[in-house]
Parts: sequence; C-alpha cells; structure tokens
Amino acid sequence: MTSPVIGVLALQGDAREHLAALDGAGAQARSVRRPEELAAVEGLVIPGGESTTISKLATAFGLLEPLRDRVRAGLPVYGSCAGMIMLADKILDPRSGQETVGGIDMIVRRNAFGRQNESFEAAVEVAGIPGGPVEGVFIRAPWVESLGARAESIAEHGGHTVAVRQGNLLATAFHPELTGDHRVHALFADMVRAAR
Ligand SMILES: NC(=O)CC[C@H](N)C(=O)O
Repeated sequence: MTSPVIGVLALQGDAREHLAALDGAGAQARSVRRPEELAAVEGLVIPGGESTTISKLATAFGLLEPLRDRVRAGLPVYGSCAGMIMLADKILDPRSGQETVGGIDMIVRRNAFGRQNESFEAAVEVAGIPGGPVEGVFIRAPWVESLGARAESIAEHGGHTVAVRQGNLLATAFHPELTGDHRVHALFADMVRAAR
C-alpha cells in the first residue's frame, strides 16, 4: 500500500516537528496553508501552538470552512494540544471570537493543568498503542472536561481524559511530536490508510 499523504496545518505552532514525526511514521508529509493544499491531502495534523492564533489565521487564510467541510466528509484529522482544542465541538473558556473546526463531541478546558504545572512530562498509556506508555509532553495543555457519547477516551492523566478518538478524528492534549517516539503518528497513519 502506498504511504498516505498527510498534511500538517502550518499556520502557527510546531508544524515542523509534526512533519518530521510523520516522515518517521512512514507517511508522505506536507505543509498545508492554502485550500488547494488541503484538498490534496488524505489526512491532516493540526499542531500544537496557540489555538486562538490558529483559529484567527485559519479564518484569515480562508481555511476554516473548507476544514469543517472536509471533517464532515470524513477526513482523518489528528490534533495535538492546540490542535485538540481546534477539534473540540466546544471550548469551556474560549477567547472572544475563538472558533473551532469541531468534529469531536467534547468540551475542552484550555490551559487546564494550571499555572504551577504549566509544563510537565508523564508516561501515558494510550489504548490502541502497543509497546507500553508514551512519554506525554504537556505544555499549557488542555484536558477534556466532558466527553459526548460518540467520543471515546483513549488515555487519562490525573483523572482527566487527555486523548480521544471519534471515528476518523484523533486528539491528544500532549505533544508526541517532541519525543522522537512516532507511535501516535503511526496510529494516525493507520487511521488514514483505513479511511481510503
Ligand atoms: N502547547 C499548546 O499547544 C498550548 C495550547 C494553548 N494553551 C492553547 O490554548 O491553544
């Protein structure tokens, strides 16, 4: 089977690290900044960064509606951290005017782990990822405040859901792209192949 063509939304955030992780997971990775580029991918990663900025730039670049359309049409999308926020149907504490692409039936809380604990690492067991826990890097990470019936929690930390799957959508509150462990990206590449 040919390796899947997976885009990384490269408006703001750590797109480069995701491009490298996707390469490491055997995908053909490319940046997406324009609607034509979005149209040419079989899957998409929304990176970590600042969800308010990504939301504003997606609107300014004319990508928000095309993104929503493709998610509705079944495009596999993986969001990490700010990307998880972008995939949430609802944000508990949005900035004014902050939009999401939506698609995952969940409410997220931004910067949820609090000030003293803004950044940390933790071993996280992720359902569907064999070979032991992944090293979760949490940077001003969100958590899932509540999960709808259609979404499935696949990882928890400190009693909160920190990774979710719903159909072709995957989201993690942490940043696997910073660890050199490509298993989360490999899981996503498998989801993209399965959606063909
Ligand atoms: N590392 C991250 O992606 C941080 C997310 C950021 N706190 C936000 O609200 O978008």
